[in-house]
Amino acid sequence: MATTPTVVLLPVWGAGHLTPMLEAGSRLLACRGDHVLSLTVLVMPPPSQQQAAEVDAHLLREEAAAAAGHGHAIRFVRLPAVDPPTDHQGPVEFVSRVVRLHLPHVRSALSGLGCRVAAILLDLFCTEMLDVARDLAIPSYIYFTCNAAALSFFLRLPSLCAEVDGEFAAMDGAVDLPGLPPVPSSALPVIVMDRTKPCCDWYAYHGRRFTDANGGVVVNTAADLEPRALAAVAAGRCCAPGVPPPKLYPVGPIISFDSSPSPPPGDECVRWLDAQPAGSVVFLCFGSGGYFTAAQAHAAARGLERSGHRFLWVLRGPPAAPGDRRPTDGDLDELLPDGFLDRTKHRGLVWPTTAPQKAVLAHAAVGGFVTHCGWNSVLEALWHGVPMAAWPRYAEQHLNAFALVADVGAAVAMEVDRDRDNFVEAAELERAVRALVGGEDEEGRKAREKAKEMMAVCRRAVEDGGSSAAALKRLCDDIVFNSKCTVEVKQSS
Ligand SMILES: O=c1ccn([C@@H]2O[C@H](COP(=O)(O)OP(=O)(O)O[C@H]3O[C@H](CO)[C@@H](O)[C@H](O)[C@H]3O)[C@@H](O)[C@H]2O)c(=O)[nH]1
Repeated sequence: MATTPTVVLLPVWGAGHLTPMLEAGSRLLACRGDHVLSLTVLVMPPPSQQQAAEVDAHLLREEAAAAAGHGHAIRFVRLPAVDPPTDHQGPVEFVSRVVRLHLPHVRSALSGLGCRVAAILLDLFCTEMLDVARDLAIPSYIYFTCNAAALSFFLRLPSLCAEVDGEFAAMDGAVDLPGLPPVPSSALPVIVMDRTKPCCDWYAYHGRRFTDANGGVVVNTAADLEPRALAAVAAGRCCAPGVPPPKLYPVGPIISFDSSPSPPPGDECVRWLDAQPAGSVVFLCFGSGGYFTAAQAHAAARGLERSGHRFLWVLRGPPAAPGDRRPTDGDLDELLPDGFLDRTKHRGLVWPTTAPQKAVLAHAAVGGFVTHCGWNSVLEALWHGVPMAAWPRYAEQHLNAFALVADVGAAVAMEVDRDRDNFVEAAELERAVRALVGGEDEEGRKAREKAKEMMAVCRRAVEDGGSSAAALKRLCDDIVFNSKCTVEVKQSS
């Protein structure tokens, strides 16, 4: 058996989960520098062809970098394909059930690695794997790709479900989420709003199980970015009575920057920005699952046009098939009002496919970001000090939007109609865009100030001596220490 113990990562395949987890793994190894640990990534084949192609491209880049001697030794172990469930009622149920199908594959992969497993880091939707880790005596950690506010919610949800009869939307008053100002039910994640669907139960299940990770929970946030939510979680105020809080490692922002010398796909967006004045452009982009119907795209186009401001708009179309969540490349003729592109061509660019978001947010021409509030997007914006307008669409994003506005303060709120698939009217987008880059609006001014302040907070956290750098080092030391105490993983028959 090889002597170098390995840290195993088990990410799910979505871009918002896979990329930050791989980056966290690389940074974990880099912070020791003495090659005392190696990295193994167990890859669950993504259920759709499009996602499989994206994941493959990503892994190939990582493998090429490892082969070229950049970074540390990473081994990718591809797990066998499974037949994904077709009778699911939502994404969280779907992902969780696919993960369940992989339980035997993960067990045999861990047993067959041929080296000691120092720790396993599990995506937040992989909590069922905690049983496998326990059986094999492997120290386990949850890698939480969302923020501390969402962690507070996940941990609180099991008791909330017991306290509230019926739908959360029908509740009188706000929800007490420790570490946050009182949360209106309209800011709870869309996923839990229909309690007759299994997604709410799955969320509660994962939240309940986080405390079973005997190593703790690694969170992609920074101590000074969400101090109140982190303190509430650490103090055990979110868990059910008698349940000890998880040990926390706030190691963020973990952002993976493309270090490839060749320009990223979609580089034309960045070149278009080169020709725009500093701080003048509003960037609109909605994550890996955000798409527009024609009605919504028409309203947004009217809002952008009336704002009079410059914009770079990533406009994706609805998924190709019912039940599919992946946006398609936007058919601009179908989605946009007649003549819109022509009328705005001197000040706007509509981009119909994935854009190089990190490079865009880093560009001096960008003065504001209309975002779905996916946590990676938020961290990328804060890293560059870009103020946001919060337009949540799916997953836990409504809670992120609330926390960003009411707690962090780096975003202006937007009126989003949850009953109409998070529709935003033209006038509302126009107002938000003017607030972000217009200069006059008080809410916009505060968001700009806070975004700059949080940029400094985020950068300081990951520098040598910063709180996140220290948490990462602590995590690494704890893994090394624990690995010396664990028994060798037995080869299963
Ligand atoms: O045109 C695009 C669109 C996205 N991205 C990148 O894709 C990632 C998107 O991540 P995120 O902003 O977190 O959004 P989602 O893909 O929607 O992420 C999922 O995972 C996140 C972390 O768990 C959650 O916060 C989200 O709500 C959930 O939907 C970011 O790195 C973006 O830079 C691009 O580069 N170009």
